[in-house]
Amino acid sequence: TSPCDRPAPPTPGLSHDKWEIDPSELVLLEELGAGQFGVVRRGRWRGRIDTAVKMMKEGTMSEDDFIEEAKVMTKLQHQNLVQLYGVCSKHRPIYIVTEYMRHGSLFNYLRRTAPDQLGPAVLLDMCIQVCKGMAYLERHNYIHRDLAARNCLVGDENQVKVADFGLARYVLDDQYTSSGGTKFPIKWAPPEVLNYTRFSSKSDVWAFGVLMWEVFTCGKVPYGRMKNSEVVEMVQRGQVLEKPKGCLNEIYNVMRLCWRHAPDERPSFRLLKEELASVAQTVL
Ligand SMILES: CN(C)c1ccc2c(c1)CCN(c1cccc(-c3cc(Nc4ccc(C(=O)N5CCOCC5)cn4)c(=O)n(C)c3)c1CO)C2=O
Repeated sequence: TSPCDRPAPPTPGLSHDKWEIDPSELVLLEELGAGQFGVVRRGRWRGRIDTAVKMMKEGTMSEDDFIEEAKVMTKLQHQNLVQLYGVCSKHRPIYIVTEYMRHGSLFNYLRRTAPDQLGPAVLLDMCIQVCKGMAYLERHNYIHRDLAARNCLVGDENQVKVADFGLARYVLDDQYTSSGGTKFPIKWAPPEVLNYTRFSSKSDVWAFGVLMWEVFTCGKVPYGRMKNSEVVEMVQRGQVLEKPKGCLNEIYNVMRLCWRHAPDERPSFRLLKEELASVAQTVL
């Protein structure tokens, strides 16, 4: 037989999938909390790398589809995205192993940090960091689908990174995935998502506007105690969140751009990055 007929021998070192992590290289430590897919623990990888390990609760995720997608996600690398290191998919439950962020979710960090530590310059810088991570995803035609302060994480020196991008597609809980469900993030959704669940980078931009409002209110809940049905009504009528107390007009105006009714009238994250940088230079 000619050499072309024989299968090529595996390239040494690349033979096993590089997104597959060997669980024997992981030491599991304390619990960090629980998310859509179950418990998440801090872990140590290869003796020195701090990680967070999601342990997939059975029946919470469409696992095979996710494992396929993980190959793409490990390639998304940016200093404002929580890095996916890989998966342990040879056993059940499967593990999702990511970079570790010491201060937990941005939502909790805003609520628990003293206000004097969170001046307008710090708050604006946090928004700019999220915007940079989202501009990277936008460039790669990657939609988050659940951008909110609860899905961003904080590291040392007020470093902020976007987490769990794209995972919404693999949640099996209908209460979360259908816009009528009790767990659907109504308060971060634009009209076209409320009416047609039409997700795009422009629906991520709407959610980014709500995230900016969360940041400049230091972790208030958008629309307070309003019921989801009342928020849907209000958003469809074209009413938006009011200016947070003490928030500069120039900053509130950027939020308003994100809440334009028509998706194509909202700025891209690329443009928002320029907009926020110029606000930071002129008013802060
Ligand atoms: C479908 N979507 C949008 C999903 C799917 C899964 C999840 C989420 C959304 C978001 C929530 N979530 C989840 C659940 C549990 C943990 C993590 C989670 C928590 C981390 N870090 C920390 C660090 C400290 C603390 C802490 O306890 N404190 C208290 C004392 O002061 C310091 C902070 C908590 N988390 C972390 O680094 N990662 C990567 C993930 C995450 C984030 O990943 C998920 O697992």
